[in-house]
Amino acid sequence: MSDGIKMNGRTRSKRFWIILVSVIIGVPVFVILVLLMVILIKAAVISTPQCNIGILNNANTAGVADDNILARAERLAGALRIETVSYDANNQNKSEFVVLRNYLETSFPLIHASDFVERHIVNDYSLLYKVSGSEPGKLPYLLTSHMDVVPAPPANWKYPPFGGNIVDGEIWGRGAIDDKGGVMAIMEALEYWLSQGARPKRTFYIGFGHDEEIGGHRGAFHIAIKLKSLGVNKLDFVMDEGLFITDKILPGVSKRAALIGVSEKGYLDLKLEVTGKLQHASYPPNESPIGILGRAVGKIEQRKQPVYFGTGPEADTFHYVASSTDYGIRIFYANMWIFGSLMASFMVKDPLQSTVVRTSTGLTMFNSGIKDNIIPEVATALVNHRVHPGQTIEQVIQEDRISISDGKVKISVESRIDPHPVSPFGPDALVFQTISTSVYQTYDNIVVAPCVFIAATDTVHYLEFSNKVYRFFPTKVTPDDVSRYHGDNERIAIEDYKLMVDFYFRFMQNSDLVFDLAPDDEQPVLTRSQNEDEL
Ligand SMILES: CCCCCCCC/C=C\CCCCCCCC(=O)N[C@@H](Cc1ccccc1)C(=O)O
Ligand SMILES: [Zn+2]
Ligand SMILES: [Zn+2]
Repeated sequence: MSDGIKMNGRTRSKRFWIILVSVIIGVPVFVILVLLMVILIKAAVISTPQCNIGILNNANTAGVADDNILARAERLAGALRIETVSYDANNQNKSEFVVLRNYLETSFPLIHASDFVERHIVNDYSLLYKVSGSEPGKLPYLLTSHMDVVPAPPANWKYPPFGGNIVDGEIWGRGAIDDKGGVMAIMEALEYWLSQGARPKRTFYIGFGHDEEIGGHRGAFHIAIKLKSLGVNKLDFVMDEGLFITDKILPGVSKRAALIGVSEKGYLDLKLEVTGKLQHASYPPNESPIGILGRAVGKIEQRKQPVYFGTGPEADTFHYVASSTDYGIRIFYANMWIFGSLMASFMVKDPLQSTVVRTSTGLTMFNSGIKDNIIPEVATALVNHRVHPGQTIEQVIQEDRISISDGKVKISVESRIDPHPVSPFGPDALVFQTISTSVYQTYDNIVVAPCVFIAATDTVHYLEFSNKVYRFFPTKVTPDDVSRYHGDNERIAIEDYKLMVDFYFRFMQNSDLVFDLAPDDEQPVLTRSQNEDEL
């Protein structure tokens, strides 16, 4: 007891204190060391999940021959000269869709003359092609793109938006990447396949809507109805425009990354409305509808929606690309479980990356006022949210209410689409791997990853046909190109366009290659008379 310490009436030995201090310091240090080791090991061993489907791993599918690149570029340029513009819901250049339809007919003679390809004209302007495979029994699939384009005010274009110019190896024009490039590349791939004397084993459909840019209600919506009238109630999968091959967009990723849209953010238009009293501007109220509404929209733009990073497939995006980064960055990408919040806090600073992290808030319309000396009675604004798959539309509205915190602002829903379900991806996901394999066969120095598509596509009209819906536009898009979507100087390099055609050609062949693994078709077999339509 001589070396004991008396404390609170109790005696502790020196050894006890040494042990206690060691435990207090040692345990956290030990935990930190273990954590550090786990973090470093995870970063060292992480790899892109590989394809488990043997037949795809051994696939050696050919691309299109190179000798027709310029003719293909010319054909795309010709399509870009046709002004299939969707201005708004009730204003489209309708006659131009007929010009484009005829142009497709003359540009792709083998498709239009084939015994096993039927073309249906849907709701006057959209197109649905049925390519009947030689072997029945498997669910068909749908490849889709859209023929309409957004308006293109020419002031800042280097070459006219509907000029279809080919300059310095690039094909210029509205629609080059959104989405006539997709329409023409799919047709080129099929035409080339037919020119080889081939007939696919598997039946598939090609759908070209004529109003995607204004919601697809007259195009894709009616293509879906047409499919049903043809007896197609289920599709194996749908592939539409969407994400692309990013080049220098994902921070720290040394390779190009082909991002496959396995889900799509929801769509929510909210109308905010403030009503007051119409009165003379010389004796204004303390708060006018415009002032109240201005403050409200300012608040929701500033506070923003909460971060939902890690609750959707965007976390997997980083898992897939992690092994294509330097070790320093890989430490973060491979350890989202611990660095997710930190990464999100960096990502929200970049407007593009921010879109995958949270529900976006776009203030798109603000209307009020009738005369310069009248305080208006009503002010309205439209807020366009793209809803993160981890959040519900009700939660988004609730967050806006909290941001605004003003009972004078009435909120109503103008239109809403829930975030799309997540389609299968991973080593055993047959369709995801068929897309991936086609990418790897076509592009060098590339990594394929799942991602959430941040905008809207026609796929909303096809969701009921399949739980395998993918959004991928198979060409390279740099940060500069991103601003050309719906912006000025839209264009695609001839070499990139050629690779797009290669991709679709391989994708069609690979979809045939996995014929035996594809799900069985349980749909009723139609008689010829049920199936007849104009060719
Ligand atoms: C860390 C990960 C980074 C991921 C980067 C992702 C970069 C994505 C960048 C750009 C995306 C371009 C979007 C192209 C959108 C084309 C589709 C489109 O415009 N759709 C319209 C459809 C629509 C919907 C409702 C009414 C009218 C039209 C849209 O979404 O507004
Ligand atoms: Zn588009
Ligand atoms: Zn678009």
